[in-house]
Amino acid sequence: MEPMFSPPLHRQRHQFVIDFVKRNKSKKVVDLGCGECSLLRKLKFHREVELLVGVDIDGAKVKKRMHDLVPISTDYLQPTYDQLCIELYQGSVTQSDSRLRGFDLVTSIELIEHLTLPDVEYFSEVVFGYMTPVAVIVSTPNSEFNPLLPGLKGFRHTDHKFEWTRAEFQSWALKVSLKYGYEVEFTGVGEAPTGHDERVGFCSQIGVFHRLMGRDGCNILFAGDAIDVFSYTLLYSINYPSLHDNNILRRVLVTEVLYWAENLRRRWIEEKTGERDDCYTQCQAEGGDQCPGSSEQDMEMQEKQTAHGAEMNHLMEHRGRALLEYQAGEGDEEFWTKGKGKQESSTLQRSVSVPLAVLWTSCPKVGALSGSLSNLRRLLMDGPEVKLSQDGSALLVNLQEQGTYSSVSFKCVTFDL
Ligand SMILES: C[S@@+](CC[C@H](N)C(=O)[O-])C[C@H]1O[C@@H](n2cnc3c(N)ncnc32)[C@H](O)[C@@H]1O
Ligand SMILES: [Mg+2]
Repeated sequence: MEPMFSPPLHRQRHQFVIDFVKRNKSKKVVDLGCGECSLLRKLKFHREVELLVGVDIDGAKVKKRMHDLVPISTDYLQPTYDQLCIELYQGSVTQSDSRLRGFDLVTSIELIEHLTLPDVEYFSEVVFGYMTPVAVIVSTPNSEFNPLLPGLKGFRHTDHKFEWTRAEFQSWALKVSLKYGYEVEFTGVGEAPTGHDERVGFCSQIGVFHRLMGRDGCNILFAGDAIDVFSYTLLYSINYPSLHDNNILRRVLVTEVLYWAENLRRRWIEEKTGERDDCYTQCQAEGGDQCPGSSEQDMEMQEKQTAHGAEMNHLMEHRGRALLEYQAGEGDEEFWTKGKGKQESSTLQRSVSVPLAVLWTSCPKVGALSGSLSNLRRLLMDGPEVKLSQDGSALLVNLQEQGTYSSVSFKCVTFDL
């Protein structure tokens, strides 16, 4: 038999919620009667959502698929500034729990018909009277559509306690709205197939409730109500990696900086062995046009200096000085730093000194992640992964293969990252 709805009805119901979340930019969403978390799995991909909570009376059902909600490897490898926390609870919608207050959206998809009528009253009190979200979406079967469902006798599911006509659903919804300060619009998903009586309405009827006080009413409602009630059992909680977390920001920044550092080290070695790499400029001349401050890259850098303010100017001047000092020095070693390790007495620990200002202006990702040069310095100083010069203005990139290139002579190198 051909499926009656395409896409299937459960998908249409979930899509209805997703469209609402996108339109209203709901940040905190709780799905009541979340079952095996299929709606939550879809909602987690919507960047507007920051807190996603699922509640179901059947803990085993929730646990069955809850691990599908864990972050995937790209969430760790390429974290963004988006934030997402997911929490799953075992509990009944007839009981209140203070962790579920202050939400933008509460969804109850095909849940209420599984409650007895007295429990529907508790549900109304908990959701509209206690949780007081900005919006509520309730879906439930429309019994007027049932004659169109082939072979159906009685209710659509053996666990259903009732199935309402549109008038019954609307009567409950209007009563609740009036009592708790909401307005409601009625719609649905699953239209009658062509050739059938369309007057029966949608297969799943939906009420969309909006709190009359809007978003700002929330805090007023909470004032003076300080008693915390924890009646649900937390089954699962996960914080997705986000660049708002300083540790994660540092990790990504350091990875990026190390990547560039390795590039530089490689290029330096290529340069020394005579393999020209056009990605950076080697200046052979002593003074003259080719020296720092006059190449195209340096002119571009100077333009950037203006844009990045006084601190940048200071560091760029510093960089200029470092390069000029090198020019005036006796050889390549001037541009390298002496190590403090075991080898100090016999050899030089050779490093390339890369001014952080160069990294910051030339690597867009490093610039974007750190925000400012002083932030970049602070973040890099916070951990042992990278080595900075004594004054913290430059990254020291170790040239492991010491002494190999001593016969190559050049005066200064400007890195173009
Ligand atoms: C028909 S399923 C709907 C699942 C899901 N909302 C969906 O759209 O696919 C109804 C769910 O409500 C849950 N449920 C029934 N009574 C409940 C109660 N008092 N509190 C919380 N969840 C309840 C059931 O365990 C079941 O997972
Ligand atoms: Mg049902």
